Amino acid sequence: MDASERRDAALARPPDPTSRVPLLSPTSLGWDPERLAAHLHHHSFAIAQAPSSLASDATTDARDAARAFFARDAASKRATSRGGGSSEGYSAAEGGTHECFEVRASTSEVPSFRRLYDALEAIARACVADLETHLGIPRGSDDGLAALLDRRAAGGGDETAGDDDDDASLTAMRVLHYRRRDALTEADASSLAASGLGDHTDSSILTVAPRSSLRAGLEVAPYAPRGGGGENGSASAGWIDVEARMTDDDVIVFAGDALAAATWNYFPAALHRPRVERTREEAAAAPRVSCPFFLRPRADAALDAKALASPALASRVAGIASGATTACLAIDLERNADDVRRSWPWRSERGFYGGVVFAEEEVVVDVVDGGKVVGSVRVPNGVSPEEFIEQSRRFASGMRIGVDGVGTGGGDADAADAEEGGDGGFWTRAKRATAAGTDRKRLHHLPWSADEYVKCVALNAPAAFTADEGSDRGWRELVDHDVVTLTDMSADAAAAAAAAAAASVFDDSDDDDDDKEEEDEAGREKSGELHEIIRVDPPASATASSSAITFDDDASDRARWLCVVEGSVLCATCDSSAAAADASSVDWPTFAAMDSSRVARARPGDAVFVPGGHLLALVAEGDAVATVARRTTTALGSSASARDAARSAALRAHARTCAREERRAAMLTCGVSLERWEKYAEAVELLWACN
Ligand SMILES: O=C(O)CCC(=O)C(=O)O
Ligand SMILES: [Fe+2]
Repeated sequence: MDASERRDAALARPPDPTSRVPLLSPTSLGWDPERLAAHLHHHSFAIAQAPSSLASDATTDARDAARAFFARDAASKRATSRGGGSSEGYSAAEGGTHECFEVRASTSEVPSFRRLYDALEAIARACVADLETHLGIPRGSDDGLAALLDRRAAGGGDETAGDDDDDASLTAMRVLHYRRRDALTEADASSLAASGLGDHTDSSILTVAPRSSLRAGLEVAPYAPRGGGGENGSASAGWIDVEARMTDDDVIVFAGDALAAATWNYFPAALHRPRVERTREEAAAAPRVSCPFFLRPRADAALDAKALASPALASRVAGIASGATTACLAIDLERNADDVRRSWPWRSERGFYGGVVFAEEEVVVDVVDGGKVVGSVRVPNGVSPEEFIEQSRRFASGMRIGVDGVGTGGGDADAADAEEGGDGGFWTRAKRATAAGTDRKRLHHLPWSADEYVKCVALNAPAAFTADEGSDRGWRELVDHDVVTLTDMSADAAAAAAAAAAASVFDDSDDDDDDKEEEDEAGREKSGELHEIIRVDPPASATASSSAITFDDDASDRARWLCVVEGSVLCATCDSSAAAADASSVDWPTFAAMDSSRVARARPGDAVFVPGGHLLALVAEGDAVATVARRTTTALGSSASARDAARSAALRAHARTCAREERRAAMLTCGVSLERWEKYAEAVELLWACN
């Protein structure tokens, strides 16, 4: 494997965020470059398994020294403060939640602190070297990541410059001592946040930290889905108590904002927070001592992803090729001059030191055609718009289904594809890709971000796709112009729809149709894997008019389809040719009036990909109706807001009005045998599962 194949292989699947990255060799001090990079790229952090005693002995000593130091009287502690704007030495948080001793390269007061500083710096620099390897940056390059650091060799200790010098090192280790309290109060939580220790990202290139004295208390939100809820649906369920997964020899490695800035968010900064005591038992435990080390750039280093000597990165990250620039000086990042940390396209929604609160909003990107805004695309949290569009493009070209794929429109093609062992159509190949050792269950339940999902599809199941680089059709159009319109449902409409949904839909126990297929579907619904296969036709006359759906219908254009997607669910597809006989099966005005609808127009051959990270449908070539809607527990169960869920339920309710038999008939009238249809659905499911 050459370097780029290794890179692709490592990135193909997001690793389990809490799996540990082993040290390759204690002498070279390198982690597995690709594994470390894959963790940081996909999740923003990694647990790195250090050889015993690399940092753990130094950590134990430093903790002992910390206890002794913080037990000193206040005056003696304060005497170590440098003052004059420097954060070196002692400081106490205003709300009394914690105190800190900040160690710099020049600090010599507590020798044990310095020893740990040196050990962690060596680890952090080894990690940077690994990331350079991953990015294909020549060692020693002036335009690499290591060149951003201060020039002092690890452990050298000859750096004496202060913060104000241009080339000063900003690198520091903080020895944090969290005060024990009887119970956590609201005020404690807000004073932690006020001192920068609420949900935040670090300003570092990398932060490296051993486990704290309590072996608990540091929470990390894996990069995707950003801010989503977890199994129990609570807002904080996405946080991982990372120390519980570490051994005493491990270190946690966080990507920081400087690294994100230097790589255009290829390595996103890790959102994390110290967890304060929540229960009396926790409060009764010993105070928590933690020692995070922040490998920061030199104050005068320019963080500019466009200048990084990594063609590999430039080809992967669209923002780098764009005209935009995010270059900033490290010292400006550190001080958040002009709110620079909020200005990055990938950062609008994230919190960081400086009191900016983490918000969950998605970014909406306008889609412009001929100077006119024709739609907007909602980009999931944590994915920069550029990244998203780039991913979509790449996805589009990777997703062209081969000519032997779906929907060539005739029974012959169906039959050929159905034949196992034949040349293999789309789903035959998809099936093979799956059989080749993919772990459906595990992957299926991972919450994918858009870019991860796209990468997965493109990289994991290449056998299922043939690239059609030259094609101008499909995705490029979908993304470039013309296609996606998102509108919002009013709260009232959502509530009404939710009530309607609760009263009628998908309550299979009330359904006295005991058709076997219905039962199967009910079973799938219970296990969260329901397929919705719905067909909705507009009236023959329609230039379907509604404020929400602009459906520029051309009856002669059989290539037009309308897909209505809600959240991550494709709710309906519609052949605008109006040739189908069963338009009456749908209450079109009601449907059209649902201004919650997210409407996408796509053409046969297009893949409809919904912001949120889920492949929903591949619209078949020719006359074949081929659309699969898939409800995902990951999308709805873990990250949907109540409002999204209500909207989705409303559309499912609507779908229910279109009886199964009618749907089946609709398929048939479009020349797709039910068998074929189901194969198609199965194929998409396989793709889902295997990617
Ligand atoms: O106390 C900890 O474990 C983390 C502290 C932290 O996130 C920081 O100082 O940036
Ligand atoms: Fe931090």
